[in-house]
Amino acid sequence: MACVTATVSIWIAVVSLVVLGGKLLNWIWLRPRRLEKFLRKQGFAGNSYRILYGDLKDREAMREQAISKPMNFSNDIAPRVIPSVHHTIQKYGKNSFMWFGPTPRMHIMDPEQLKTVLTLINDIQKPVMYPLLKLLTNGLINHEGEKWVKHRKIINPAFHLEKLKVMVPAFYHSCYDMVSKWGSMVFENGSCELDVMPYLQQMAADVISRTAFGSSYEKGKKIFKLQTELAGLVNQTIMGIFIPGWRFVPTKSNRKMKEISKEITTLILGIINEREKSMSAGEAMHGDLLGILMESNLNEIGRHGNNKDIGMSIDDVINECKTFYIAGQETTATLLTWTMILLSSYSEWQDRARAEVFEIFGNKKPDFDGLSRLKVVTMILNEVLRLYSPASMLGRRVKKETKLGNLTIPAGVFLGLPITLLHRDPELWGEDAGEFKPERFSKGVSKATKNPNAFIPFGLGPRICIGLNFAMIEAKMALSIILQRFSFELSPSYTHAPIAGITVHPQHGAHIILHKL
Ligand code: HEM
Repeated sequence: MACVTATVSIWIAVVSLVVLGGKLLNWIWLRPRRLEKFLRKQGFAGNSYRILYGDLKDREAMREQAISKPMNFSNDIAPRVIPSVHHTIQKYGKNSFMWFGPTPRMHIMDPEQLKTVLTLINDIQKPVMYPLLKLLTNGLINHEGEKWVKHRKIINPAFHLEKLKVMVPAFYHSCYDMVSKWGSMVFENGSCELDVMPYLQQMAADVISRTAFGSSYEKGKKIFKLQTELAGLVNQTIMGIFIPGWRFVPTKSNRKMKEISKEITTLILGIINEREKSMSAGEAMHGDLLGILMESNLNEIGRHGNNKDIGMSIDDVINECKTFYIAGQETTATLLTWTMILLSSYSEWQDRARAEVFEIFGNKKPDFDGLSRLKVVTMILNEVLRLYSPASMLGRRVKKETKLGNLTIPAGVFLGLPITLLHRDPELWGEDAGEFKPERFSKGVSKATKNPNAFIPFGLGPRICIGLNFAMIEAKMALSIILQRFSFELSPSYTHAPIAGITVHPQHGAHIILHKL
């Protein structure tokens, strides 16, 4: 009997090994080869599949090489920011693919196909997020399906223009604090030199703390500090060798990450509890993002006969608050950083922008209506977003076989939308695509390019950036206040070295000389 049991066990083990082996073979060899054949048949070209790694080693080597030295001051940043994508498209053309390990990523450069990709949000979804990143953000930005629909519906009202209008004094406050600091750093000769990037980052964080948490702004600041510390640890871990399940091992770093994450959650929960108390005591609603979101959530629950399952849970609300920092801080800060760098180099545009700001506001506080009338400033911001889009690529994964015009995209492949290349494609923007020419936006986006879907700094379709208006108001406010007080030029110590991290930012900072007006 014992002998029969042992034989059966051995057979089970052998069959399991064969099944597992078959799956592994399929994953690292048969499936990639099948997909490669399929893509080539559709007219896409790329390197042949190399087992397990694909193009990953080349990609890393190209990145290291590209960022090893600065570049001349030029807007031709793609070879430095997305070197392997740039190289692949140069070598194989727009219809090309790269290997992310055993999965191919197709490049989508055609604006109409791109629109379809960003519109079919159920069949083509966001890439699966590295689990540790969920400690930093597990909100609207990475939700899918019904959960995304529900959250987007509840959060949308917080970003309506009439709500943002009420937040304008908060924007002003944070921007004013920053320029006051700059003012106090100016020497007797009326000038000073500084790296403006950390100041703009701090200001953008401050804006989120004020607009998200209102009167609990100080707690908001603490939350941001903790988020930054956590992001550093998460980044360090992700850059190391990937070992599945490592995040559950109680190492010093893993324990620290959990500790910080818990502290952030406790702080946000504290603010939410205070709000719930004041809301049930019938106190006036707060005009900040958290207050509006909680009100919208209650309305949604109310509309469904007080069914709490319909709205967002407390955990959801906490995660969405974290998302505001992750999605809205660095993006806006880098937009402003590049704007200052470019206006330093193109002083005629700096003069035109300042003239407009003085014409509309004089020396007064910028207000919402005035900000909406800034035409030259808007053209400049659009041109900066075109040439130095904070997001260099958008990524997607195909969940279900999908038709893109006459192309068939098989399930399981990744899609890459290289914004940095799309925004400077001469076929879409004209021969001067690489030049800084804000006047191309003088008649709006639709007249600046042959196809408006070619301008996607905030994405496109249903998942377009929810903070678009928020970011533009903030950037206009900050720029107006800076232009009212200072003129600026690039410092000789500035080195042009755009690099893609979370956003496309200057690798060695933004050293600028400020002159008090
Ligand atoms: C210049 C500033 C900004 C830029 C360039 C930017 C860019 C983007 C882009 C490209 C996407 C789409 C990503 C994709 O489709 O894969 C996105 C989504 C998002 N952004 Fe922004 N963003 C900015 C500011 C903000 C701000 C200020 C906030 C909030 C306070 C914010 C919150 C979000 C959220 C929550 C999403 C996800 C929307 C969804 O999936 O429904 N962003 N952003």
